[in-house]
Order: sequence, then structure tokens, then C-alpha cells
Amino acid sequence: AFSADVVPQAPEDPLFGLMAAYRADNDKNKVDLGIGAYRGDDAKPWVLPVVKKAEEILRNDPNINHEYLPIAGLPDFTSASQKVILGADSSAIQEKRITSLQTISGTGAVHLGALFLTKFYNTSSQKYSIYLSAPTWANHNQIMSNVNLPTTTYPYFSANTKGLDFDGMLSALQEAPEKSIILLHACAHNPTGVDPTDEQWKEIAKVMKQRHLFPFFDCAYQGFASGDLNRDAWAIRYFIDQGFELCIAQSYAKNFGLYGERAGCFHFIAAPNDGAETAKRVGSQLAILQRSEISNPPAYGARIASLVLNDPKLFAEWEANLKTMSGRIMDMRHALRSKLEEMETPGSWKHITEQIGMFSFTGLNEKQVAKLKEESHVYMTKNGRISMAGLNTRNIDYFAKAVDKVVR
Ligand SMILES: Cc1[nH+]cc(COP(=O)(O)O)c(/C=N/[C@@H](CC(=O)O)C(=O)O)c1O
Repeated sequence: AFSADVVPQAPEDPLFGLMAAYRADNDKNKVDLGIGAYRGDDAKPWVLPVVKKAEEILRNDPNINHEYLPIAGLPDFTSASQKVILGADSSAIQEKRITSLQTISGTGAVHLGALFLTKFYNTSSQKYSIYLSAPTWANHNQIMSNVNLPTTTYPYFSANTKGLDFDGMLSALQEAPEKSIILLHACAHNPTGVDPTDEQWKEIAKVMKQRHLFPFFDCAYQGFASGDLNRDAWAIRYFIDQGFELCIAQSYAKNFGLYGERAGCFHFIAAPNDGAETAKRVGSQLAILQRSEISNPPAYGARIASLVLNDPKLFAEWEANLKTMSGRIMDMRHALRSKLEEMETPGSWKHITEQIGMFSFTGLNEKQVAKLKEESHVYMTKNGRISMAGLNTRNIDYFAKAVDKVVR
């Protein structure tokens, strides 16, 4: 039944394919700048010290069992997740016009939100598109097409300034059909590392308000970008203060290092006027969707995150761990930029320190990326994105010289 013309061989996932190729490479100088996962200066994944503490507490808790969680997940986890992303004093929380479900990390939250929008925001007669930044996280497109949510792109990255194409983005928002859905990276844009300034966010919000556009925030790097949880949630909180009805996908993969435990949350915030009642009804429909998709979410990662989020001492230690990760990445940004400038590698490299978060959009083209892999065993995505956490004091000289070689 499943012949090749019905089920053709799918291409390998670019990111996970890269990960496999890196692991298969035996060269002792190989450098992994692919997957967006934090590594310490020892090039090893980092289990946050605060996560180790939480695991210890869980191990000694005699009441822990393996029963199902509620469909919406661990209540202490979702309520703490609301506070960490919106701020404990958020009007959305005070007025109870928010509903939240624990999801399969950020991917699950983006998916659940997109599924909900195709069923309740779009109708058979009126299908709104979701606007994705150009470029965006590779998986966004597949997630949207899987739920039949039409996608369009808005200009985002300017190749010549290697910064934000602000005018291009604004005009796309001005021209988008009213009520279109706009997917926004809350902070540390993937893959470019380019974020709007606060002033630019205000202008974006103004146009989106005028056009009655629907914000869908994807927040996968809160606290990881600047090192400050509140700073990195500024755009989301501003939009809520402006009275938007919106969705948020919240991932704890990077900022808790819980990649494989799949800890995340989906939040729907209703507009101020019809708040609590709408949020309640939306929550009830989200639960139906979740039940049929995953029934209920995985407990372990949520229990770890919930322990930390709900304990002031552990929370403070988590904030210190965030500063360690974001600090090391910023050190690598400055080191890489200065090494390329010292070698007078052709081109300007200031964008490496101006961009923020996990990634740097180097501007290297596909050919140069391929040469870096062939000649120097450097692994990065072909769009020129590098995961800065893959750099460390031992391989940064090697990498800078490898870049210099392919650029000259
Ligand atoms: C913007 C964004 N949103 C969501 C996710 C999903 O993360 P989750 O593990 O489902 O919570 C990722 C992961 N990005 C990195 C890993 C990946 O591609 O899955 C990456 O871009 O390398 C994002 O970069």
C-alpha cells in the first residue's frame, strides 16, 4: 500500500541530520555549532546545579508516583510558568484572563496553539494566515502545515546590515489582511539573534493594534538571552499591557537545560474586556485537543521546573545559573569578534556582539559553510547560523582561523 510514489523518502531533518553527522565525525578538531543546546567551556551539556538539587529533592520525596497528570498538566508548574513569563503582578493573572496547559516543551506549545487557531480562529469561510519571520526556526513551517494553518512570511533579517529589516517588517504588518496571525520570537530570535529594540517593539505593537493582528509569541530563550528573565519577557508583557489577546509558547528546554524532558507551557491570554469567561471556555477546548493529541503531559521535567519556580531560594539559584550560561555565550561573542578583527578577516564582524541569545547569524554562505565542514570539520546550519554555545576557549581560535580561511 505504501509505495514510493505514495510515501517518498523524506529529506533528513537539517538540524538532527547535522547532529548525527557531527557524532559520526572522528576528527579530533571537530566543532559542533549546530543544535541550539548549551554546552559549557568543556564542550559538554550542562546539567544546571539547581536542576541537580531539584532532582535530589524529588528522589527523596516518598509521595512521588507515576500516576497521570491532569490533561492541562501539573497545576503548580503552569501557575508558576504564568508568573515567570508575565510577571507575578500581571493584569492577565490578576483578572484571571489567562488559561495555561503544560505541553511537550516549546514545540508542543506552538503546535497546540496552531491547532487551536485552525479550529477556532479560522472558519471554513475565513482562513487567516500565520505570518512567520524570514528566516525563522526551521520547524515552524512544518508545524503549521501539519495543522493546515496557511503560512506567509514577513521580512525580518537585513543581509546587508545583518540586523533587523524594520521597515520591511512594519510594511508587511501594515499590508497584512486584518486579523492575520503574527508569529513573534519573544527574545533571542532564531536563527538570526536579532531582536527589535523596545522602541521598535512599541511601533510593531501600534501597527498590529491598528490592523487587529493576532500575536503568537514563541518564547524559547527567556533568561537565556540577556541573563535577565524580566528583560527577556519585556515584549510579551508590553503587548499584554497594550490589551492584546494573544498566545504564548513557552519552552524550558534551554533555560533549564531540560531539552529531552520536554517541559513547556502554552498560554492563551484573553482581551481585557471579556477576559476570565473567554479564557475559561478556550481552556476547555484546549483540553479536548490536548487529550486527543497526548492525553496528558510528561511529569518529570515539569516537577523539576515546578520545584525551582516555586521555591525562592532555588529560583535565585536558577537566575544565577542563567547568568552563567548567558555570560559565557557573551564572552564567546566578544572573543570571536575580536579574533576575526585581529586577523583582519574580510568583512565586518560587529554583528556577532550585537546579536543576542543562542545563535549568531554569521552571514557565511552555503558554499563557505560546506567548506568549513569539509576542510575544518565545523558543523553549522547551511544558512550560516552558529550556536555560540558550541564555542569554548579551546576551539575558538581554531574556528576563527577556519572562518578566515573560507572568507579570504
Ligand atoms: C524559536 C524556537 N521555538 C521552539 C523551539 C522548540 O524547542 P523545544 O525543545 O520543543 O522546547 C526552538 C528550538 N530550537 C532549537 C532546537 C530545535 O531545533 O528543536 C534549535 O533551533 O536548534 C526554538 O528555537
